[in-house]
Amino acid sequence: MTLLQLHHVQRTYQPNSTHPVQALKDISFDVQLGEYIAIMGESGAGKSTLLNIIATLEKASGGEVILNKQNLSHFTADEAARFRREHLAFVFQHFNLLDSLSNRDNIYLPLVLASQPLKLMQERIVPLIQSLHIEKIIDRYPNDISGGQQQRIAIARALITHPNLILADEPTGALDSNTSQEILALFDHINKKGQTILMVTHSAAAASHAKRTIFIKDGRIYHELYRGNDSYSAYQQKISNTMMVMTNGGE
Ligand SMILES: Nc1ncnc2c1ncn2[C@@H]1O[C@H](COP(=O)(O)OP(=O)(O)OP(=O)(O)O)[C@@H](O)[C@H]1O
Repeated sequence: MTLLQLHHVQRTYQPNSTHPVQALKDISFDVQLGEYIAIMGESGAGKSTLLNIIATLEKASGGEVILNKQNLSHFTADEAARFRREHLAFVFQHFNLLDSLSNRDNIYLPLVLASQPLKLMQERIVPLIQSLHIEKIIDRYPNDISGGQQQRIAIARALITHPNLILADEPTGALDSNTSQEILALFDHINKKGQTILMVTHSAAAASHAKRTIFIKDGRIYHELYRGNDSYSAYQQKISNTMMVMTNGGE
């Protein structure tokens, strides 16, 4: 089943100025339910712009984005905020946890903001505590735990809403390589259980965990790679090679 469709998406910043910036020129792709996709590209290629449009934080200047059968271009700001709360979840490079709340309350927060009952939060957190191995830190505070542990809490906060789609922006960017591997293994695990994930990353090692990598260059799709039956390391090498050719101006 198709979860997300992008048809000829364009985004131009400062369209009426003498120097409009065409951040996205023509992007089309579909995301099936249960897919795990990495978006890669050089700095300035348009990755954040693309993520922000899918996240309903920005509107496309042209084309269509259809998520869960709803056309995001037609939303008012209030409708977009509601849609975000109900359908999307975010995992960021710098975790974005609230230091004044316990880890447990950070995880509850999206359901608190959606006015859900405490009973539902208590029910939903139980399997997350177990599968994310956060038993020992659940009643501590973000400042008292490591970066990898903070990212586990942030992943639990994303999962507790049962989102249609997790949007991850460089989720291992602030972590050392061992901790990154642990977090990537967690993403593998939640994807195997059916969670759809779209992740922007500069890291070929991170992208090698996704089933498909979409490469963006100058606001257009440059190439796509599927992992298929490749090992993580063989696929990582293919991703690095594609990045190298793309960066060196290959067509
Ligand atoms: N608000 C804005 N106003 C004007 N130009 C912008 C704005 N946001 C982004 N751009 C421009 O749009 C282009 C794409 O930027 P974007 O941030 O999407 O790239 P990126 O691939 O995410 O880069 P990075 O990897 O460095 O985060 C760049 O040329 C950038 O300078």
